[in-house]
Amino acid sequence: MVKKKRRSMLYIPGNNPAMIQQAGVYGCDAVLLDLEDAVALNQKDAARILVRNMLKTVNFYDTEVCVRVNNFHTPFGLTDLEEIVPLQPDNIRFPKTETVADVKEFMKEVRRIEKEHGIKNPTMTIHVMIETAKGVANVYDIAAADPRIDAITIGGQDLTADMGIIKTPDGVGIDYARKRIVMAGKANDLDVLDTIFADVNDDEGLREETEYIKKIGFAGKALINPRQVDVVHDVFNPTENEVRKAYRVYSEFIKNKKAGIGVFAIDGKMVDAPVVQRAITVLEYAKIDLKEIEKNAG
Ligand SMILES: CC(C)(COP(=O)(O)OP(=O)(O)OC[C@H]1O[C@@H](n2cnc3c(N)ncnc32)[C@H](O)[C@@H]1OP(=O)(O)O)[C@@H](O)C(=O)NCCC(=O)NCCSC(=O)C[C@@](O)(CC(=O)O)C(=O)O
Ligand SMILES: [Mg+2]
Repeated sequence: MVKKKRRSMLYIPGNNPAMIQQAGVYGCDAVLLDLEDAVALNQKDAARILVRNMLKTVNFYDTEVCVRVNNFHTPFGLTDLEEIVPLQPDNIRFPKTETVADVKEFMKEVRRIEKEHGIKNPTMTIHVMIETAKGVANVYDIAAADPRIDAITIGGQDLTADMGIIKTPDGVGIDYARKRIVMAGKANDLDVLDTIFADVNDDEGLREETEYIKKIGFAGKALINPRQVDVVHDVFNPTENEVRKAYRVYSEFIKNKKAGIGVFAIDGKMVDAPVVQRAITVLEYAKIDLKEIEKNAG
């Protein structure tokens, strides 16, 4: 089985039936059906009902489906959970997480609702969003707060607002937070996902930002418009040359392992465990099944 990547997660406002209906055909890896900031206060109930009904009826094909609920410090958070948890979307995204206590309170309700609905082996995972200075300060503990958390993400719009700064195209104001969140996520084996890029007409800016966040360790990015999907995939997809090299490294690794050799050279360059691990990551993004390489390596 090839591990599924989340290069692109497209936000869709939860009160827009036409957009949700199309969710499975945009070509993104995941959709984020939003009950939070994309939805006006007087639309919250309508959005919740719509998303609940769409989860029951829409064919999302192989697109991962995540629902972003409202925070518990709003009048909507608990009702969102009561309606959405029983339907077990692939994941629930918990915004503006600031403390371990927030996660514990949230997960207590999730587990209570699952129990009440007789859901014995829940598959739904949790994405925590870090969007305030307090959340950034506590991120190492938050990332480790519950085993069902499988991704952590930064909300750059809210974070800059909380910090009282302008969000500039070079991202300098959120750079420390991005890197701290990456380390907290990696330390707990989580997917680390980046914030949105707000200018849907600036492909070059989107490309530059995506190249940067890929370099510092993010696994993918949230998007707000289907026109952003191709640029982000193009950045995250390895080049043909990278795939060829990774294939060769992994294949040689399997052959050497069988001969009891842990470190070897390809074209004069040392290959050891970290080099193999990086090759595996490239092959995962290229959706190449490692089992096939293992078989071919004899
Ligand atoms: C930005 C814009 C208004 C531009 O409108 P435009 O009209 O110029 O778009 P066009 O390109 O002309 O649309 C062409 C065709 O695509 C369709 N289409 C457009 N967008 C689509 C879409 N998202 N999903 C499906 N379909 C879509 C459209 O319906 C049309 O279809 P059709 O008529 O059939 O041709 C529009 O995209 C939009 O509303 N985006 C979603 C915004 C949103 O969700 N915000 C909340 C999440 S962020 C946040 O909360 C901050 C955060 O929390 C986040 C974090 O970082 O994680 C933090 O703190 O940072
Ligand atoms: Mg936000």
